[in-house]
This record gives sequence, C-alpha cells and structure tokens, in this order.
Amino acid sequence: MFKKMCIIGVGLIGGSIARASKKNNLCEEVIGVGRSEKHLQKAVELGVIDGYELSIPLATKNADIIVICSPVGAFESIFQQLKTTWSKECLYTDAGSTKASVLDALESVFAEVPSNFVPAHPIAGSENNGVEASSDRLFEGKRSILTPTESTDQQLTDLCQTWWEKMGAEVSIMSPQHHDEVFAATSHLPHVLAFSLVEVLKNKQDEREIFEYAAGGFKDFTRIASSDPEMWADICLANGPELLNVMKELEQLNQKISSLIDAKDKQGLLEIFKSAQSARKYFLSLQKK
Ligand SMILES: NC(=O)c1ccc[n+]([C@@H]2O[C@H](COP(=O)([O-])OP(=O)(O)OC[C@H]3O[C@@H](n4cnc5c(N)ncnc54)[C@H](O)[C@@H]3O)[C@@H](O)[C@H]2O)c1
Ligand SMILES: O=C(O)C(=O)C[C@]1(C(=O)O)C=C[C@@H](O)C=C1
Repeated sequence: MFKKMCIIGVGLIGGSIARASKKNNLCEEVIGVGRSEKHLQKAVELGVIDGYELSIPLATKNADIIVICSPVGAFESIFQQLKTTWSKECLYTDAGSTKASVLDALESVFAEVPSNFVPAHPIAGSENNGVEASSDRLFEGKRSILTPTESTDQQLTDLCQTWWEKMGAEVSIMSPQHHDEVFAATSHLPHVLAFSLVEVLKNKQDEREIFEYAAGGFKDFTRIASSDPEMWADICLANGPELLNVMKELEQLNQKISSLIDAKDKQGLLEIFKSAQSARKYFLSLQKK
C-alpha cells in the first residue's frame, strides 16, 4: 500500500501502527521521529521501526504516509514543522484522541485544513504507554473513527479506511464535533473520574493504609488512572467545552444521589442504580458482538 511510512511519536499507538502495518505488509519501510533518541533506539531494537531521524523534515522526506502519534498538545508545533515540506503526494493522518482541536491546529498553521490530511482516532489502547507496550494486534476487532471534513480528499479517506481495515479495525466515519461529544462522555470523563478518585483517597488519610484495604472494585474503577498524565492533560484541554458539559451533568446527578442518601430514600437510589445497571448490560451486549 505504502512505500515509506513516517511515524511522528513512536509510543504505544505509533508503535502499534508501525507493527500492524509491517505485519500485514502494508508498507515497505517505517521511519520514526520523536523527542527522545533513547526511545527511538529502543523502537529500532524491538524491530518496531526500521530507522529514525531526529528532525521532522528529514524523517518525512519521500514518505507517502505520515502518521502523527504524539500527545495532542504537540500537534500545532508538529504541523509548523511539517509545513515547509508539505507534499501533495502524501497521505497525512493522525491518531489523536480529540478531533476538533486537530482541525483547529491545522487551520491555524495552514489557514485551512489541507485536503490530504485525514483525521483518525483508533478506539484501542491501554493505560500503558511507550513503544514497549505496543502490539501488532492492538487494533484487531476495534473501531477506528475517521472524521473527514468537506474539503478532505475522498480517495485519501478511502485509502485511510482500507489501511485501518487491513490492520484489523472496523472503521466508522463521523463529524469531528460528534466524535468529541461522544468521547468526552465515554473516554475523557472516565479518565478524569479515575484520576480524581485516586487523588481524593490519597489525600484523605494515610495513603498506604487506605490503599492496603482497597480491593477489586477500586482496582477495576481506577485502572485508567495509571495512564500517562501528559497525554490526559492535553486531551482534557483539547476537548474542554465538551468535557465540561458532561462533567456538569455528572455533578448534577451526584448532587441528586447525595440528597437521596441524606434523605435515606432507598427507592430513589434504586431507580438510579437499576437504570444504570440495565444500561451497562446493554453496553456489554454490544461488546460481545
Ligand atoms: N493510549 C491510548 O489508549 C490511546 C488510544 C487512542 C489514541 N491515543 C492517542 O494517540 C497519541 C499517542 O498516545 P500513546 O498512548 O501512544 O502515547 P505514548 O506516550 O505511548 O507515545 C507518545 C509518543 O510521542 C512522543 N512525543 C511526545 N511529544 C512529542 C513531540 N512534540 N514531537 C514528536 N513526538 C513527541 C513521545 O516521545 C512518545 O514516544 C495521543 O495523541 C493519544 O491521545 C491514545
Ligand atoms: O483502554 C484504555 O486504557 C484506554 O484508555 C483506551 C481509550 C479509552 O478511553 O477507551 C483511551 C483513549 C483513546 O483515545 C481511546 C481509547
């Protein structure tokens, strides 16, 4: 499919894209570029990439696909570095967890969204970061969302879709705004809650004592609080308005639950918990498909 793939940010997602593309013979060569030479060397040692450069213009030279896989807060500066050598012959895409912010960054650098940039977001990952955690099967059976705009080249969108499908993903297409609304609720809010819960308990009493008694429920709920703080601070700021909307809804529900507990209103609590339990059953039924 591609001759030279350039991955900007060879971590969990960039490394998994490189591995999955190589495993499925989707490109002849993968070159990485990023902030840390030590991490890029590790990626070469692991066979994830074939080589690396420390400068974006060098790494991207003659590439026919360039995939940005850094934290979303770095995208605007990466676009600035890509601008001087931007090639019409190349498919540019990304894996960022927010989408409107990526388009805003493109507009601020290029004055418009270039037609050969196809915004993408794989809905697969983990709380572990770095190339060591990458896998050639990460995207198998998972979704990948593309959020092309009116100006996005249709052929390149199709090419990007085929590439994700060949890596094992099921592709959905939606608007960037709808994407950000959905993932504020299903991904960004849960991460904020997990970080908040651990933080509130940590500040409550002697840290070691309280965590010694915490068991399965706490562990399940807080797995994602092991995620990379920089990546999540970037996501929260990049999707601020949508995230704040859903945080307000949650605050209102929490207020209601507090009042029900205060009033010893078991019926009121049951209504909310039963409704949530049945919604989770429905969610699990979708996962098994
Ligand atoms: N972790 C997940 O579950 C997940 C899932 C889907 C999408 N994403 C998105 O994918 C992207 C990468 O996430 P990840 O989990 O692979 O993180 P990661 O920390 O494993 O990898 C990020 C890589 O980007 C590099 N980097 C950081 N700043 C850079 C810069 N200014 N220029 C070039 N490289 C830079 C880092 O050195 C690192 O190698 C993020 O935008 C994230 O929102 C993450
Ligand atoms: O499974 C996890 O640990 C994840 O955090 C993956 C997860 C998610 O919230 O589901 C995280 C961020 C992404 O943008 C997409 C997927």
